[in-house]
Amino acid sequence: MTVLQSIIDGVREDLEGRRLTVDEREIIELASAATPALDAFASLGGREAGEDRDQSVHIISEVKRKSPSKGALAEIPEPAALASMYEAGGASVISVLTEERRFGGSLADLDAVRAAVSVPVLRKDFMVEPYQFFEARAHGADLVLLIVAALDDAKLAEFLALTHQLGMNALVETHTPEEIQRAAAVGAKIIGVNTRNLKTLDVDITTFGALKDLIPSDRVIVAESGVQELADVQLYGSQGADAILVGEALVKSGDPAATVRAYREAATAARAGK
Ligand SMILES: O=C(O)c1ccccc1NCC(=O)[C@H](O)[C@H](O)COP(=O)(O)O
Repeated sequence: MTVLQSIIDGVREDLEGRRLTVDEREIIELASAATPALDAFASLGGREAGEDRDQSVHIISEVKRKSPSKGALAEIPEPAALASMYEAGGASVISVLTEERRFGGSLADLDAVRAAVSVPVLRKDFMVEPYQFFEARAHGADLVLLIVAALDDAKLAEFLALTHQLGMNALVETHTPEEIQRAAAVGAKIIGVNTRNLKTLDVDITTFGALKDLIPSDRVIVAESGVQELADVQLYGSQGADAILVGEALVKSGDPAATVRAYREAATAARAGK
């Protein structure tokens, strides 16, 4: 069994226990009154086709306690405090892992972060059932993650439509040319290339440069994973990332605000060729 499949099996089991805690009709009402999706899209530099792109490279800063590839990464007693530091450093989006078994995250972490920051918040989880999207909205997420490798075309289309219906946007994550083609075909506005291979868990940051040009230029392009140092964000920036998702390097940083700021400035300068 692949790592991805074993994570998804755990997610489904955990979901059974909390399925009845959110009234879906209430969430539909809540979502109809909100317009966070456009804000979240714009804050990542997204533009309608034909308009100029925002030239700055945005940092999506992740609250990540542990991971299947690295085990424990950092004690995070107050995710809200960490998220506030990210925001102070200029993070455009805060990503919060809510998967419990392998990443040590929770919906409580999402609640705490949501209450602490005003920038958009991404619920980072393995989305396999419609209920999770209602749940994400109920807990204040502006964005959710859709992993193309975990979904067939029908589910991808259904979940993207549901995401938009609930007033959210989706970071649609890919690893291969075929997955990028599927993400683009379904109308994903924000497409990420995750440089972590989900079968081996190895990271190869050159994957982003190899695949990035396959993403249509009117989509927001996100480089995900593998940042360890400034040179890595400079590489992603120079290769045209609109946004970069960073987890481990930020939770291990002694000064998360300064690190986010440095990453943002370095990636933006690299993108501009400075
Ligand atoms: O991080 C893992 O080990 C992992 C394993 C299996 C599936 C997903 C995994 N990570 C999720 C992510 O996409 C990362 O948390 C995110 O891109 C940040 O990565 P990093 O900066 O390398 O911590």
